[in-house]
Amino acid sequence: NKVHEATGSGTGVLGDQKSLNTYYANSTYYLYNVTKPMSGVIATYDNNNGGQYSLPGYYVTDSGNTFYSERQKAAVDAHYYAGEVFDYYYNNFNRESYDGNGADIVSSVHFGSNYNNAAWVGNQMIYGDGDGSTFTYLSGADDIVAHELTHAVTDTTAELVYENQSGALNESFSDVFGYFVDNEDWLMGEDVYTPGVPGDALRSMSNPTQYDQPAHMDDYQDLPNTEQGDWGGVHINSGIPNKAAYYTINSIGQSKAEEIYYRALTVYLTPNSTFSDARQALIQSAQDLYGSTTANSVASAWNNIGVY
Ligand SMILES: Cc1cccc(C(=O)O)c1OC(=O)C1CC1
Ligand SMILES: [Zn+2]
Repeated sequence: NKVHEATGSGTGVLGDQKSLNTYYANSTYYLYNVTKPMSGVIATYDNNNGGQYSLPGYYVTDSGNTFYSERQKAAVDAHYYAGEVFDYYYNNFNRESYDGNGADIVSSVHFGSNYNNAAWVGNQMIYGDGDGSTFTYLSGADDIVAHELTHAVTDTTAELVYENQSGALNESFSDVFGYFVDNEDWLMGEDVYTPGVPGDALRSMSNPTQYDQPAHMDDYQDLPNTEQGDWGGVHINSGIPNKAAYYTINSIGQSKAEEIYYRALTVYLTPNSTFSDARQALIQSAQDLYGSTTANSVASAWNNIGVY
């Protein structure tokens, strides 16, 4: 309700200043806000390096509504970018939160110790601090936050099984919506990856091979469906559909591409969809929304990466 809504300010992971939606109660301010009057909240917690706390941890608060400390940086960005991704799905697709039904968006930062990962753990997001050389605080990248929240969208729509081709599609759709939200570049995670090395990234959608991902079906890697095998290479073979997305966005533009990708994810894809099923789902979505010229552009993008 209105009496509690406040606007705080914070310093993000990269030292940037930003305004924050905060909540005033018990004479302090929380990284917490109501997304829509009738529905969910965005709430950000500190998991205290997996110390004595289980998830989500404790609320991030500041009596002055100023979140400037080193420890608060990861929470500032997790909270701010969660709001940015909420707005992206709401404004572009009228989807209220990741489930379309105003689900609470919960994030926990400072998860684990020197944890070089971020993840959607089925009901919330977790962000490690990184070890300081491979990663800095992982919530500092808007494409990572969008990537993680899109896993939640996928889990409440196509439910693409996280292994082999369906798992690589799951990964690719998270990267693609990470691009749509961030769209500064074709790189993933560049803002927080190797803070000591400028210009590199976890993955490149325009040039997957730069980071040892295949960019064509001929180079699909048959890996074991084990943790060691990255569940059949879901973060490796995603380079193939990612390259198709790069061609598609360049040929039809972002505004058509995001509608087509959203329609494919929410209307046509199913848990065991293959790369060829994704090709068909995207062509059909293009045909439904924009007609055969656009559908043909999508078909050529997938021809270029050897998926028919
Ligand atoms: C850093 C990281 C490690 C393990 C899994 C994921 C995962 O969420 O799949 C992960 O996050 C990303 O890939 C984001 C996009 C850069
Ligand atoms: Zn992922």
